[in-house]
Amino acid sequence: MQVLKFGGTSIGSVESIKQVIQIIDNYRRNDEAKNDDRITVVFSAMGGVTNQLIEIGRMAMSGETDYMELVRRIEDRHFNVVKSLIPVKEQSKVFAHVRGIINELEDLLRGVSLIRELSPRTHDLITSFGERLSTTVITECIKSRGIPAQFCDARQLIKTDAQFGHAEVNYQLTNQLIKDHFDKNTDLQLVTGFIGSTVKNETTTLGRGGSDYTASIIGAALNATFIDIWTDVDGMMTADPRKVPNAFNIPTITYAEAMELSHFGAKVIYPPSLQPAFARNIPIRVLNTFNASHKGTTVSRTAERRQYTITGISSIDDIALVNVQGSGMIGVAGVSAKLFGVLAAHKISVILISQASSEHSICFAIDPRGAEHVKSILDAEFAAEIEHGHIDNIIIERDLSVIATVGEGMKKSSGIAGKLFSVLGKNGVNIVAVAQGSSEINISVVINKNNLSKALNALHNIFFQSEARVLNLFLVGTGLIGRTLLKQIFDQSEFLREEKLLKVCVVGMTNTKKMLLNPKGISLNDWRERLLTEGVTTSLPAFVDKIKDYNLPNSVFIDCTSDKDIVQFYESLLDANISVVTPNKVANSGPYSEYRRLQRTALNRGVKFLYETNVGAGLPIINTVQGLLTSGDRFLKIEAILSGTLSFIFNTFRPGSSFADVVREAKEKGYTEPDPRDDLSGQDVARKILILAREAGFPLEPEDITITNLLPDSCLAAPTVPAFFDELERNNAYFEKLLTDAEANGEKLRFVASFENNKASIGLKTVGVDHPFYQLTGADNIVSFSTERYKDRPLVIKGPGAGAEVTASGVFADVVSIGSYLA
Ligand SMILES: NC(=O)c1ccc[n+]([C@@H]2O[C@H](COP(=O)([O-])OP(=O)(O)OC[C@H]3O[C@@H](n4cnc5c(N)ncnc54)[C@H](O)[C@@H]3O)[C@@H](O)[C@H]2O)c1
Ligand SMILES: N[C@@H](CCO)C(=O)O
Ligand code: NA
Repeated sequence: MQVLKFGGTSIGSVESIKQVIQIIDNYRRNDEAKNDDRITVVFSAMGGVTNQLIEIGRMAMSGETDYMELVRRIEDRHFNVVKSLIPVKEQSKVFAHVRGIINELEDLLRGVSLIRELSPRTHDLITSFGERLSTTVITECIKSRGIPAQFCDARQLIKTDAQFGHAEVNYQLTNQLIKDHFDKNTDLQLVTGFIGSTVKNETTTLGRGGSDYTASIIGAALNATFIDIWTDVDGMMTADPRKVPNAFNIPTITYAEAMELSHFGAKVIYPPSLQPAFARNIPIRVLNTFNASHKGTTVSRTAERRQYTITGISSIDDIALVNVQGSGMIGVAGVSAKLFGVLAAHKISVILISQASSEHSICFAIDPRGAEHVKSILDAEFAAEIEHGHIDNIIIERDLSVIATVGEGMKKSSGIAGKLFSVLGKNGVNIVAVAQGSSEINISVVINKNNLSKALNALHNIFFQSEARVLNLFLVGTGLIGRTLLKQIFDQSEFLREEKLLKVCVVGMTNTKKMLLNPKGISLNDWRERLLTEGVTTSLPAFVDKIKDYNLPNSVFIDCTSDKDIVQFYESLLDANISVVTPNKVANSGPYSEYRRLQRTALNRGVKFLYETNVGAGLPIINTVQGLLTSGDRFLKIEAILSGTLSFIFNTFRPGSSFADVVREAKEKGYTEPDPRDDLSGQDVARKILILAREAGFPLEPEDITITNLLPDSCLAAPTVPAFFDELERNNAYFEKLLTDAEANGEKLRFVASFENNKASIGLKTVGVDHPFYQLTGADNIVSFSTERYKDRPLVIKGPGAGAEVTASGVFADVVSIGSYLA
């Protein structure tokens, strides 16, 4: 025997009922072919009807007469199925049948309306009409197709006590009645779900998950090979797909896991109602009526070997935490008995309990709607203890959620809790309370509700590793570096996803005019048009607010501007557990205290502040310095050429040519700062040597750097960039003289930065042929580090130190390294 059950959505419309009949027919054909198994089918009420019946009952009781209108609607829905799915000549008989059932309901409602009383018993009788109507109509549809089928009223089979609303089944009697019935009746049995009756034949209902329960009871009594629960989703998923878009189907799951997951809000099945089937080890398949070829989820005693240590993540979105604490609880037996005793007496369900071994406090989670009530109960119960100071005031915390990670694979497997807490920590999710059952298949954490989505997604991303980890990027500045970075991300995204399991998602971008945000990721092949057409008016505070509002896991803020104002946002971003990556040197070259504060904030928050491209663009200079310092090396001297622009200029400028043109060329090649005066004035180099010295462990301030200026004052004073170029033209002779003087001595011009004995200086120098900087070409940078370990021969890093591609790739590498860190 196989037992099938179709829920309310599966039989919610004519179209879906057609689909259901098709599915039933497929089973029959398969069974006939195999010639072995029978099937029986349990139905819920048509979607929404049970709730309507409850409302109708309430209206009748309170004397509202328009309940008849709702009864008509229910009747019409069933008539409509008959009209659509049964041949015309057979319809009148079925109409009469349905009418008869509706008449019975109307009589009952008239009674309720007259005496203005609705007992639980009558309530159950009223709600029983939903299943009785749906099953009657579907039975007729199936019979009209020539299939020998029989309507089966479960009230004849399932015998219960008289707890109306959630009746207890008398299994001994019920099992016997079911066996007898199925022995005698060999036609296809179509059974009303949800309802039963007492020995006095009063109608009862089976409570939550009622029709699943019916299927489970019948399946267990007949020792079914399978129970198939047909619903409107592809089985159980690793998480609620409305909250975690990456959630996916779980092919097999154990009863215990299903129980734990469903307790936490996964509404697909309600495992307690499947208990009779569990007890007999009957596998339950959860299948989708609207996607019938999908394999769904099989729930059974053992699950197949899995790829992942956890099976699913689930949550209760809104809970309150009650905290009972006080010195009078330490070592005192009976406090928790008293506490939970009084809660039980008031029928208060406790979702989670946690007590630290100090015994100083017990906290437990409850439905927030009952929080005030619980507080008043406990205040009364512990009045004496509170008065004597043995117990502090009872505190309720609200706006919390519980997340449960569930899986048999967690049993006796270490590192899972570590991973869980670490990923939540790195994402700035504070953990308010924790509970792990000794079954070890559920670790539950209580967190603030506003972090729920972020936490669920971050956990899902880390535990279901074959899925790529997601980095959510927010980019400010779509100039040369910003747009080159976007292009590189676009070109590389497939490789990263396939080979590095990293999904780099640009969620937000802004220039000075417009911002564009899309939590699912902005498509990078046409971002420019989208920013232009779909972008909205922007400002830095508004953009930063959006980032914080989204509260996405693994968020990274990328500043590709040279803006001075933007850096004031870094700290609050880091503080909100958002990593910051930037080629912008402003933040690291201001007061030392600010530089330190950013470093500290990132460290404390467990996020990253990365700026490899602050010095030498993509050349691995900052990382090298950090590596040497952390491994215990000491810096003795740094000597460097740190301006790609100035390198290029002094390698390109020839006597007789225009110096201004060479600077223009450097700008066109993307080497210069947005304002090239920053390069020529030495400002850019000053920032870089300052940053290098700081990275090397020396707390330098900007004013500690001696700058020997290269530019004539008139150039520096030029009010605009074009005016600056004009001034350069006028001063051509000055630059030519610098060059010819050097060349007369067989030397070259080099703008050199050096740091030694706590002092940094920068300025134009001439270097002879035997100087290591003499051979530098193009826009190359060179840095030479003399350290305790690299004393005799310095460590030298050399290569292109400016330009769009190399800089963007350095920024990109920083971003990707955050992906690895978060893994
Ligand atoms: N070009 C290089 O070789 C190189 C190398 C290393 C570091 N950098 C650094 O990279 C950064 C960007 O350089 P670039 O060459 O791309 O300059 P760019 O002028 O081409 O781009 C900067 C962009 O940022 C925008 N912007 C400025 N303030 C903004 C704000 N508040 N909000 C939004 N957008 C804003 C500007 O409109 C411009 O489009 C600079 O800090 C520079 O020092 C550049
Ligand atoms: N303008 C800078 C870019 C690298 O920071 C340079 O010329 O070196
Ligand atoms: Na670098």
